[in-house]
Formats: sequence, C-alpha cells, structure tokens
Amino acid sequence: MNLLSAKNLSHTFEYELFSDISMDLDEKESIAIIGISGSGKSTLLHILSTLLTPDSGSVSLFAEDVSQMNKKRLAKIKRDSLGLVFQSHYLFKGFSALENLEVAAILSGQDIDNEILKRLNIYEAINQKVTELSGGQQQRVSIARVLTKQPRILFVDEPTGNLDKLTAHEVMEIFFEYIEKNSAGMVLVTHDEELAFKCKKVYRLENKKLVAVK
Ligand SMILES: Nc1ncnc2c1ncn2[C@@H]1O[C@H](COP(=O)(O)OP(=O)(O)OP(=O)(O)O)[C@@H](O)[C@H]1O
Repeated sequence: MNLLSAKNLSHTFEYELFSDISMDLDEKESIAIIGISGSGKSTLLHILSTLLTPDSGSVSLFAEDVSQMNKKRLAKIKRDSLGLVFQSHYLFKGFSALENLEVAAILSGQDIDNEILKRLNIYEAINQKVTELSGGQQQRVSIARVLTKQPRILFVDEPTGNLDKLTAHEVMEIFFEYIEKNSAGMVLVTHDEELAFKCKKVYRLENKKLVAVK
C-alpha cells in the first residue's frame, strides 16, 4: 500500500531550492535523503510531513491529497498517523521522561513499550525530569515518545546528531524493526551516508533535483 506520494514539488525561499520533485513511499519502506548543507533536505521533509505547503506540486497521504483535506481531517491524520523526529525535541520540559511518554500513550490510546525504552537505554532514567537529562537522552526520549503513538509514517531529520555511533546504529535498527512490524514507512534526512545507506532507497538532493543513488 502507498503511504505517501509526492508529485512535482517545487519550493523557493531566497533562491529556488528544488523543482519538479516526485517520490513514493510504500509500506515497510525506508527512504533516505542526503545532500549538501542548504540543498533543501529539511525543507522537503517539512513539505512531505505537511508542516509546510509547497509552492507547487502535491502531497498525498494514504491516497488523499493533503491540499484537499479540511483542517480537521489533516489534524487527525497528523495526530494519528504521522511521527516527527526532529532535532528540536518538543518534550514538555517541566515533566519527567515517563510523564512525556504517558501523554503520548494517553493521546493515542497505545501502550508504552518497555522493551524499546530498555533498548534506547532510557529505562533507568525514566523518572528524571527532562531538564536533568543529557541532550542524547532527551533525543532518545523523544524517539520513544514518537514510537509510542505508533505512527504509520516516520519523518526523521538527523535523529542521531547527539548520539554516539553505537547508539545511532541501534536507533536505526529500532526504526527498521518498527516499520517492518507496523507496516509503516520512514523518510530520513541525514548527513551520515553510512546511516542513509541502511535505508531501502537513497536519494541525493542536488542541482535542485532528487537523484536516486540506491
Ligand atoms: N522558513 C524559512 N524561511 C526562509 N528561508 C528558509 C526557511 N527554511 C529554510 N530556509 C532556507 O532554505 C535553504 C535550505 O534549508 P534546509 O534547512 O532545507 O537545507 P538542508 O539541506 O536541510 O540543510 P542542512 O543540511 O544544513 O540542515 C537554506 O538556505 C535556508 O536558509
């Protein structure tokens, strides 16, 4: 089943970032987008995850055109089906790590998966306040929180920036197992080509186009 289909996307800020970009994400599929700094990778991810409206072109989620959805419908799809793992964590700072996960569990009606907490190595720190955790621990809590709501599509922007190499690879393994088990999909933006090439498909954003490199 097709989870996401982007057609002929173009976007310009101060300069034209890209034009006429199309891509498809199917169930159990992972796509990595690489490219030099400033090529527009994060902007493309923002468009695919509906945070930003493209200048032209369309994005469909689960075969529904995002531009044709009313606000309520789009909000529901975002809440139930999209998982964003971005550099800024958006954790509730005054709460503990566990409380942050509980909010996600309650809102989505899902359970917290202790196994994932152990693998992310945050099980022991789960009762600490977010502000007492290191940057890497906060990042791992935000990954656990996103997975707790069991989204169908993961949008991941440099998930391993604060993490050592071993932890970064473990996080990728957790993502891959997650999408396989849940028939979900993932779009990953990264500078790390080694991590990128673990994905099923790899595209490079260069000269304003998306070039398939795997
Ligand atoms: N909201 C915005 N308003 C104006 N310009 C923006 C905005 N967001 C991004 N840009 C510009 O668009 C260009 C591409 O940014 P983007 O973050 O998409 O690139 P990137 O490939 O992800 O870069 P990096 O690898 O450094 O994170 C940059 O020149 C950036 O300054």
